Amino acid sequence: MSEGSTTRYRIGYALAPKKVKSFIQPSLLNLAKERGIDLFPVQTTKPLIDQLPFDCIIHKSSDPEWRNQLEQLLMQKPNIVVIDRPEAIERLHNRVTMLQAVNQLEIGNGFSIGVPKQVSVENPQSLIDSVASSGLRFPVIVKPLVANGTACSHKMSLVFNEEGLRGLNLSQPFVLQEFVNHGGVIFKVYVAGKHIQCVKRRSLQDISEEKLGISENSVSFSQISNVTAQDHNDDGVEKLVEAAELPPSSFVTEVASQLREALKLNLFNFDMIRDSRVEGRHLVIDINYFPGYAKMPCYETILTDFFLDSVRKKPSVVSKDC
Ligand SMILES: Nc1ncnc2c1ncn2[C@@H]1O[C@H](COP(=O)(O)OP(=O)(O)OP(=O)(O)O)[C@@H](O)[C@H]1O
Ligand SMILES: O=P(O)(O)O[C@H]1[C@H](OP(=O)(O)O)[C@@H](OP(=O)(O)O)[C@@H](O)[C@@H](O)[C@@H]1OP(=O)(O)O
Ligand SMILES: [Mg+2]
Ligand SMILES: [Mg+2]
Repeated sequence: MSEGSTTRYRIGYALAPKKVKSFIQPSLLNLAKERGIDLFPVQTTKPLIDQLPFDCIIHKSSDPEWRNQLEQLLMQKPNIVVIDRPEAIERLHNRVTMLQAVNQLEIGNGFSIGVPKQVSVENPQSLIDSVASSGLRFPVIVKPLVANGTACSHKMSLVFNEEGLRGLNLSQPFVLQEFVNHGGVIFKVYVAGKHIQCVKRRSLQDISEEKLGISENSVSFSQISNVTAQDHNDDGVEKLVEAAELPPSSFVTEVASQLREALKLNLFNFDMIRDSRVEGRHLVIDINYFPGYAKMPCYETILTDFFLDSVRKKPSVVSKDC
């Protein structure tokens, strides 16, 4: 907020209680307030139009009624900044469509970006044939096709061989994604508009050819890279994460900026791994809408800067002090 300006902005948030608890912390409310932004909870059960005025609305709600409300509002009040458009968010709710934009990115200077080889399987009965016909190589990770925020959507299996596939009890469509050795650390890149921050997180460990031959058939796991979902007693992995080198920030920024443009989204993070097979090659394995920003160092400043960017970019709003 420029010195002496008395303009105040109203931002409404429509978030699940768990998200309000983790994201709308007093430290964020206070810093935003100091800089001219007042954050208000939106009642998703009451007509949105009756809760105006808002300069901007941020949301992460899978309630179908909420989506209708939002679409109504967008038609009646095109000036209100909605972060982000439901149709753009929808793309991230499917583990095939979420990654499609990655292959369109144009990255140079000795770096390249892609996605692991993967195939979606609608009918579990055709599982073995799908692997054979797609040329996928073991190990593979079996991920629910739908990534809609439920606990189920994070339940995965690392499968070492065909026996492991046969042993799975699959009842929903899923994606078989090739496991790629990447040094046991993932790079989680948080994006809030033009603000980007890359952090390191624990990951599945590399799998040698020898291990492939003697391991169990499959291993189940869930949210292995999410610090809030993991304990910290495995020092070995922590040391590996600490020792890992972040990719150059110019590369990370370029990928994040192009991805933001391609996805037409402002609030997301993506998981990127270094492809141990090819120097300079990185793979995007997951993209998440409105992730756990509060785990980011200085999240209050980053998000407040983003909020100000967003409301100031609105079609001209006459400042009260002019
Ligand atoms: N293709 C892959 N190759 C190697 N490791 C992978 C691959 N896909 C996933 N992983 C590992 O499994 C973890 C979970 O995968 P993914 O991020 O797709 O799941 P998620 O449930 O969407 O996670 P999040 O909590 O980030 O939303 C990754 O953080 C990484 O450690
Ligand atoms: O809240 P958390 O800190 O666990 O944030 C996680 C977030 O949970 P929440 O949005 O329901 O809170 C997850 O959302 P859904 O996919 O389940 O919708 C997903 O975005 C994870 O990637 C986030 O973890 P992070 O990527 O930041 O490590
Ligand atoms: Mg992930
Ligand atoms: Mg995810």
